[in-house]
Amino acid sequence: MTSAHLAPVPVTVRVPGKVNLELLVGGLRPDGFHSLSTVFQAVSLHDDVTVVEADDWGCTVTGPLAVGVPESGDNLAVRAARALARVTEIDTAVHITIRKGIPVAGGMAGGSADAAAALVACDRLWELGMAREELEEIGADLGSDVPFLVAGGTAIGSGRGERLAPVLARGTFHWVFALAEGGLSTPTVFAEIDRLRADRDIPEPSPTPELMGALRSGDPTQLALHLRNDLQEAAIALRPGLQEVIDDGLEFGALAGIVSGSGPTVAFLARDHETALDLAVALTASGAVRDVRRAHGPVHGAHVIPGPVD
Ligand SMILES: C[C@@](CO)(OP(=O)(O)O)[C@H](O)COP(=O)(O)OP(=O)(O)OC[C@H]1O[C@@H](n2ccc(N)nc2=O)[C@H](O)[C@@H]1O
Ligand SMILES: Nc1ncnc2c1ncn2[C@@H]1O[C@H](COP(=O)(O)OP(=O)(O)O)[C@@H](O)[C@H]1O
Repeated sequence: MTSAHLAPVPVTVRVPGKVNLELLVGGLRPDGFHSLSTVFQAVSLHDDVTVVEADDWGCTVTGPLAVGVPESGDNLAVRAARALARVTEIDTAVHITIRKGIPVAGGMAGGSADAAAALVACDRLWELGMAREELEEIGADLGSDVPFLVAGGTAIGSGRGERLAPVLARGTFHWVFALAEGGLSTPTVFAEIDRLRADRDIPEPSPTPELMGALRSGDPTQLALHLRNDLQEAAIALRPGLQEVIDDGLEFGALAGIVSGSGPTVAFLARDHETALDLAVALTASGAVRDVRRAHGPVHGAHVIPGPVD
């Protein structure tokens, strides 16, 4: 066992949420996961995760979106920090404070984001100097989305989503996210898609060239034509009101509307910053959604910042 050389001050890491621009779901594998081909984009809704040396492992979750997030050892950030300590034989504990800006159980990978942030923060706190790829490997054991939240940007995820390859994406895309009342459980949504397509042939998924072309062009009208989420049908079957939210957003000028990951957040792609503002105002005024957030992407993955910013 080694004793950590502790940095004297807390370390804060900012981590983004994600939207799946394409989420193609293949068959159920023997390990209980589905083979996936997805294109992730990191977006500027973020959590701030602060780690500080402590006598015991612990966690505090703050902010209006904190409801439903465990403050126990089940929190994915605590599990990630403990996993890193175990692998590197660090014999010390940390207290983790999470300020949630990513909707919980919303299909935007908030829990995975906090795990990614805890890995990057503890790497700095404990002065480990680990390579990003090493942190991604540890993160993959905690959740299929965790490696992407370490990496950020725009990337293809294959395997169960944890194997990453970079994607060339030009420009910045403007998003409006419609938050729902209550979350959806990821395993339930995958089980629902299996049920819905029990009689269908499921091809082995791979990224579509049209989407890659749209990302290279940087043109949101092109990207809008090629957004696709195989889980959307299941999310809508479980939450029929989501179709109405998508229809409302399209009526209010969105280029496209898609369920984010396993839902129930709906992601709208806007033409530009101004149209995104108008869309956010119209969706808020309609009263059809719990809350609305604007964001842009791609943005960086988990990275150290000077301190929590209010
Ligand atoms: C659907 C996606 C799309 O990016 O994200 P979310 O919408 O949840 O954020 C991911 O595939 C979710 O990734 P993540 O949230 O990390 O899930 P994991 O902890 O790895 O898995 C939770 C459960 O989801 C199901 N699962 C997940 C990934 C996968 N490729 N096949 C699956 O069937 C399994 O039932 C698994 O037990
Ligand atoms: N740090 C965390 N932030 C959010 N949820 C967490 C966290 N740790 C554990 N969880 C649990 O994970 C579940 C899924 O949360 P989240 O990752 O936000 O959703 P999704 O898989 O839809 O992206 C939550 O309902 C919560 O019980």
